[in-house]
Amino acid sequence: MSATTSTRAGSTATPRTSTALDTGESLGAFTTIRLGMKHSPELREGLRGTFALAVLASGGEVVVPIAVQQTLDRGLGADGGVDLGFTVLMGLLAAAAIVVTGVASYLMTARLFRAAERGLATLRTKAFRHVHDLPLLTQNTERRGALVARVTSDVDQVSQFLVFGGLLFVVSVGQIAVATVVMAVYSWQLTLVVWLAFAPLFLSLRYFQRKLTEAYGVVRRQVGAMLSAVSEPVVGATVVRSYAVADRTQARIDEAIDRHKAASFRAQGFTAFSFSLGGVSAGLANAGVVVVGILLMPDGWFGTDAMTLGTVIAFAFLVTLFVGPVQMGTQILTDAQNALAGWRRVIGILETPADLTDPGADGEPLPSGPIEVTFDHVGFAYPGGRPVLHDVDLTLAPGSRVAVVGETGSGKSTIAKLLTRLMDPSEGRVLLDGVDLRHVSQADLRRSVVLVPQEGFLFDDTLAANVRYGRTDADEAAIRASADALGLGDWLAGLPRGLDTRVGQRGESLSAGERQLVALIRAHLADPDLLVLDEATSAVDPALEMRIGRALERLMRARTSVTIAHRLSTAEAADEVLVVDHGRVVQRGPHAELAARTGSVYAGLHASWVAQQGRATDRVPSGAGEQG
Ligand SMILES: Nc1ncnc2c1ncn2[C@@H]1O[C@H](COP(=O)(O)OP(=O)(O)OP(=O)(O)O)[C@@H](O)[C@H]1O
Repeated sequence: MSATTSTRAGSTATPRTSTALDTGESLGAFTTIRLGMKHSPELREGLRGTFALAVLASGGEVVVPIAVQQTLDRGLGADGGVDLGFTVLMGLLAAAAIVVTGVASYLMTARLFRAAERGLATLRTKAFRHVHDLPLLTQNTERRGALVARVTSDVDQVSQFLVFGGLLFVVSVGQIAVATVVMAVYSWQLTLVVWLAFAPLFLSLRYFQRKLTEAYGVVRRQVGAMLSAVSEPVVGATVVRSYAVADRTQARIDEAIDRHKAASFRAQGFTAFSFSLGGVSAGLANAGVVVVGILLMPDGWFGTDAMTLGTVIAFAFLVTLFVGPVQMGTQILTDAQNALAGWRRVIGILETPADLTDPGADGEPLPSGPIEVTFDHVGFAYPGGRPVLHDVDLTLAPGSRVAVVGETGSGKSTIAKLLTRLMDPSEGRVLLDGVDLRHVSQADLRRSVVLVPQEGFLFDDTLAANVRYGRTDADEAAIRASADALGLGDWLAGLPRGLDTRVGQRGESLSAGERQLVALIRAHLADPDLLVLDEATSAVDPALEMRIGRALERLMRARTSVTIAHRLSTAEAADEVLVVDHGRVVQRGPHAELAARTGSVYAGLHASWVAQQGRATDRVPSGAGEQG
């Protein structure tokens, strides 16, 4: 989340309490395909034309064996000697059929490829966007690597299937039907032999499909887990090195890779078995056709006049026309399970509702200027957890500078998240100028309320680009004006490349203090009416500290500001201090007044700070361990 974005929430949503991302695993195959088509309408475009080409391609294939049979029986073996004209005609017909089949197959594949890639690009884009609209808590609970896997590797699986699978499966079924009909016209007995040879495969398909669905569901999950295991130590490389835990980290990665390998082996085992069964069936069918065909010829055991050499040879060709699509179909069904498992997971993202409703254009407008903030009997519990805020009921005057203090885990950040509508309260309401936050459009809220977190996230780009997250249309002059207004113009000018300075990944080319300065310019550029600040705790050198202090001072001018304070100097400078203890606001008032109340929570915090002052900087102790 960027340092100065206020909130993001989805546009359509129903309230929910779960934080888990929909895995989509409960979706049946047809529901998955229906939802997939809904989310990628491009997949349906031109489907009829593609299907017509597929019919043409498979129809053309049947022509060749028929031409061979006709040539053998009525051309080369004609009653009055070789009928050259007929033989040539059949040859030309077969050649034309081969050309038509080739062209139609090429066009069909090209169209399928384009439609699939277009459809999946849309799916990827939608999934990426929706990730941003997901509830904050859901984003936090889902491992980042797994989330990335869903929009990359899972979509790739779908892509491969759609290009080579989807329609080809329908075509294969069509080819099987056509081959069966043509075979039956030649000889119902041999057709029966072929179907009997494939009966075990057909009968076991459902069983294999069930097993494959399960197995590939596990494979896709393990791909996500593996990416998480790899990406986490890359992001946390500094910690891994400084604590020399590379071996332990590697062990975790190895374990994830092993689990993925085991899951893939299991899935591949089923695939290999069904594929070999297909091979055995094909062998049986071919042998059966030749043996039974010969037995059915006029001088065979079950001699019939209808069975000619041409028919047996044509039948052998027709069997390959039957076997080909059956093996293709079996292969596609196998791949389909892998692809469907991936598709389900991507759809799972899209079907996870964003939990914060955005009233959009119907939202109540917020007047501009310093905002009055009201917590109306607010209570909050994280999903599945105990309540962490209880009956917070207070009003903060417009334009006031408020510091929120309290021990670690007391609920300060939760208050900030509710104030910026990163989450909605479980009980009560949060109001800005009397308007319930739930009734304010996201666009309006983003304009009026800005959160500056402790560690403002910087993107690997120039300083100017990072600052523009505050206001996307800001030109350089506006950025410089903001820096000047905060007294940071000379700092900016002192940077070797000024606004074009590249900040590195996560802003690592800047010092912690400099990153804070960037976050402040960003916030100033956004020009909010309510500023919510989570004060940084990291120590910076005294000169920079003073700079930050002065910039903050200017940033807060003429706005309502709520600061989660970790320094006593911040509390001292505030108009009002809110003391949070175990999820309740137990004291409020100016610093001097609160500090004078002996025995109070605030007096305790103050005393421990004073005790520490000799040893450290002016920090409010935010944890029990820090208290004297
Ligand atoms: N995402 C979360 N899921 C579940 N519980 C949470 C979550 N975030 C915070 N909590 C719990 O809510 C309580 C209040 O946390 P909060 O972050 O508001 O405290 P805080 O006063 O800001 O602490 P700190 O000074 O350490 O930042 C804590 O008990 C914490 O464990």
